[in-house]
Amino acid sequence: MQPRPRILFLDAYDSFSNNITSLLTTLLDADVFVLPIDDPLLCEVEAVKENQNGHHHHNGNGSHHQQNNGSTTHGVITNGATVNGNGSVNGNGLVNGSTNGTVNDTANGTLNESINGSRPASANNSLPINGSASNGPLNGSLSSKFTPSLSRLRTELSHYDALVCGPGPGHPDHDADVGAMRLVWQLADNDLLPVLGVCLGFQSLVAACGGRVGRLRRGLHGMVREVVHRGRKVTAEEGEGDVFRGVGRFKATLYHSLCGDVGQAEIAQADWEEGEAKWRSLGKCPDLIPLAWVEEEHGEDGLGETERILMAVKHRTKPFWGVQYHPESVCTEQEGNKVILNWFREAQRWNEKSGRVPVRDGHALARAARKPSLLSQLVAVSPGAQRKWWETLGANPTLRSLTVPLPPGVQVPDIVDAVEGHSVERIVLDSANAAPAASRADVRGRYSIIATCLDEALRVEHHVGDAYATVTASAAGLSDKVPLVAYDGVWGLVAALHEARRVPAEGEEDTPFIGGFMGYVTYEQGLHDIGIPLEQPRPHRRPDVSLSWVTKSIVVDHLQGVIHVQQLNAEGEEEEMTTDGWLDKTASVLRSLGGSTRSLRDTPELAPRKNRHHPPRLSIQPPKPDEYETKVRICQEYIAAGESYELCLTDQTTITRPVSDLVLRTSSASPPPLKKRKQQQQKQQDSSWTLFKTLRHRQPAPFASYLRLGGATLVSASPERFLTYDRAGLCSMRPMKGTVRKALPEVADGITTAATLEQAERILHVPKEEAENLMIVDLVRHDLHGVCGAGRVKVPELLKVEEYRSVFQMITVVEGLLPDTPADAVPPAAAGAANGERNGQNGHAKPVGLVARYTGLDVLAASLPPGSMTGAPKKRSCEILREIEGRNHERSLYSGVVGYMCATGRGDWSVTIRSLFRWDDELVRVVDKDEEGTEKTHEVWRIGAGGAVTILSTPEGEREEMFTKLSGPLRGAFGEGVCL
Ligand SMILES: C=C(O[C@@H]1C=C(C(=O)O)C=C[C@H]1O)C(=O)O
Ligand SMILES: NC(=O)CC[C@H](N)C(=O)O
Repeated sequence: MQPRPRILFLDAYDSFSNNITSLLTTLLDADVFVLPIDDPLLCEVEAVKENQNGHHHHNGNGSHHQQNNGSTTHGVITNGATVNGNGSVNGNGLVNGSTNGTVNDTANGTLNESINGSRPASANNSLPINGSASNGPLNGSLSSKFTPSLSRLRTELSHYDALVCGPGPGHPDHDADVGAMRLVWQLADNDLLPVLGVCLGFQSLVAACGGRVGRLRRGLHGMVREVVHRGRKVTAEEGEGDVFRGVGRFKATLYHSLCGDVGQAEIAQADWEEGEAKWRSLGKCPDLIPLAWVEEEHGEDGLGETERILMAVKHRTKPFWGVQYHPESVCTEQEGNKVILNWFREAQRWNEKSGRVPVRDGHALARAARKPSLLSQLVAVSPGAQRKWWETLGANPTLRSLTVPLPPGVQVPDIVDAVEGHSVERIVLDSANAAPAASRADVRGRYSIIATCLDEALRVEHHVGDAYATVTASAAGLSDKVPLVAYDGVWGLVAALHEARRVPAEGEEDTPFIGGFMGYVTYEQGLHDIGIPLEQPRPHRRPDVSLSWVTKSIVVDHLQGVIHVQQLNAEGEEEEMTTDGWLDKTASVLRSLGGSTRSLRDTPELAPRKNRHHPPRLSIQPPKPDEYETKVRICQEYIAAGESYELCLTDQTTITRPVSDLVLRTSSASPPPLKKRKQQQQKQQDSSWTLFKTLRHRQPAPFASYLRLGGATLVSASPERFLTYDRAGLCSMRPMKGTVRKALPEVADGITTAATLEQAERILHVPKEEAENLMIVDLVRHDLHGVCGAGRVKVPELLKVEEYRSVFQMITVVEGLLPDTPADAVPPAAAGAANGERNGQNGHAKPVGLVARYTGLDVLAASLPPGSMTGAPKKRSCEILREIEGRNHERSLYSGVVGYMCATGRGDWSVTIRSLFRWDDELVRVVDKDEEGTEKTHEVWRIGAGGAVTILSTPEGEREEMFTKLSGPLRGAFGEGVCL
């Protein structure tokens, strides 16, 4: 029997690589292995030394080598004089900037970063708008010290039947962008093997054969075009090696700014039209035979000139092929798969003819296309070590729950006030738009989840830059720093803690959450996870991951009109539970809520005006419109240079006002005594909790949330689901891209708005918006493929327009099925007594042999930061955005995620957007002009907003979009009267 063919994929840090390996695996029935273009093990020994301990570390993200990114410098373009990180608070008369020494070390540098302070020394002072075609001002170099070794590459290649050189950001003339790819074309005849170059890989082949790689007139990212080829007309004789032979017409997705120039502009128009000339090699590149083109019309009505874009080539004598389009994109038509099949048939034929047999034994460097599971990593590192308190505390829990009716008119905040009135720390995940009147059924949330008794919960916190995580049980007075090496990072620790407390699924549940982790993850944790180092030292000690293992929770089912009160009891804790009585007490408090009209009285809009406090004076610093537009242009310049396909540019607005909440320490705060809390709570007319109640009422969103955890406070009206997964391992992501403001009567400023869903659909179903969305869809497919594996990702819903309170949004649903779905999805244990009380006796025997099991956490850990907030390709785009948004600027909670992972394995996470956040350690001293120069301490709220910039964006349009997104949470929380 023939062994399964093996293909090596050289990964150039694209965000679509896993889609390509999936396509190759399923289509060619081959085993596909992945090696980054700058893998340290491909380097000469000197370079490998830099890789600290020399061990070959895959962070599992498919394309990121954490050790080898020490000198990641990009984009020296910047206009230092006009682009600073943020509007500066100092610019405002009310805020004199005399910041309190201990608290002004903000993460974001807004308060104290000078305009030029954070620019790289090499920054030049002019915009690179007129950068030359290939060697513009962007010398994107991943690692300048990297030297791939031809002999090492040769040895590695000997193991495979064929090689695919992947797409990626940058330019084929930049060594660091193509890494080892560049050496492939120089292989001696004896070492040759069949190669397919895709996009950047294709351009690298063109460049190696004498072609020039210049810029397209306008980049074509996420654009779908007809690929012109000879297909069925090709005769057997002339078509030898023509991988388009027998292929019908098809359209393909393009992702490029650069294009191969083999001299096609010199072909006379008549010869071009006549047809034969475009299939012949040209004097400039005698070795390359063109196989396909895209003919791009420019100018109105197609009357302008046609741009001849080379789409595919084969080498005249060597087994090299290349395609410029992306065969793996969700929008490349199926017919295009035949090209890949043809290529592989040609490849195998070439191997046969030349007697080449891949070496089947020996050690290859590349890894499998799918990353190993978090849990499998654990077992490898800590076999049967001594158990620590945080490993056993609350392990193997048992669920008890009561269900009570949801009294009519009672809202989520009423429940929180009744049950958690005196708690300082809170997590409330609120389907604020659950009422039928608040939204259309397709976007309505069903459940709300409230964490209670957070001081009893086990908490995991991690600050990027630390080699440990802090595990705390504050009520029990326990706290430990857990070194993360043994867990392969914070996600391994979280997976281990979850695994020890896992409750076997009971089949169809009527609650999404019975207890488990709840909390947030910052954008910076995501940057770390994809191998982007943060500037060190960071100016704060705030946690980037803060998750609490919640054992006492309340789930509101808005559809069924019931409330589940649930408690997870640790092994042997049942006795104590009866004395604690939390379950019964809480249920009776909730029952007594019925009949009360408090929620109506508490609704800010209905509260009599005179009873309201005078709103505290706000000082608002929005981004400067012209600076934002400049940043959009810089983004577009990077895109035109081939460095990115789409960049989600964002900025932050700061709002300062007198301190309203009780201030907590940044991490692991133990709440103040109850008496003090009660006093505080009473004073808090304008507390963050009130801001949340106001915002949820004005901007009812399916993923609203309120978090007060450690020193972080988040008030969110997010409409965007990041990731959900069920107990059967079905993962679903819902990237949102394409935004149009709803026409409100008071808005008459000439901005594109839509009043109805139909109008919004017309506005959003245009090439620019669809491309924006499609690019993120392909990126999200890549993230899911990296965990779920080949052939396990689908797109059930593409480019759907949805209606929210103040905007319309275009969304796509991408689904993936986890490998090795839980082996313990066993029949339900005793499923509950009468009267709505369930008492799941899940037993204590943990199934064994599940070490390789994947969970939703694997997907979460592999997919941050959310692709809809970065652009594509993710890593390079994040690096560029850091240059533009400010190297020391942290997006922080904004662009991160908030959500939960239930003890049974189900989870749901939203993207933190349309929200405001505050850190307790960020305070400013302000001179109050009205009160004769008295100094006051103000808290600082931040609202992030932005949007995806593509080559088709306009600076004004992007600026408008950013302000539209900003005004939702700003006015929603602080009042309609707030002006920018
Ligand atoms: C960047 C934001 O939103 C993101 C960008 C969107 C877009 O470009 O259309 C839409 C939703 C979000 O993924 C924001 O709200 O600040
Ligand atoms: N998708 C790609 O490989 C892009 C290649 C190159 N960076 C370009 O923009 O043209």
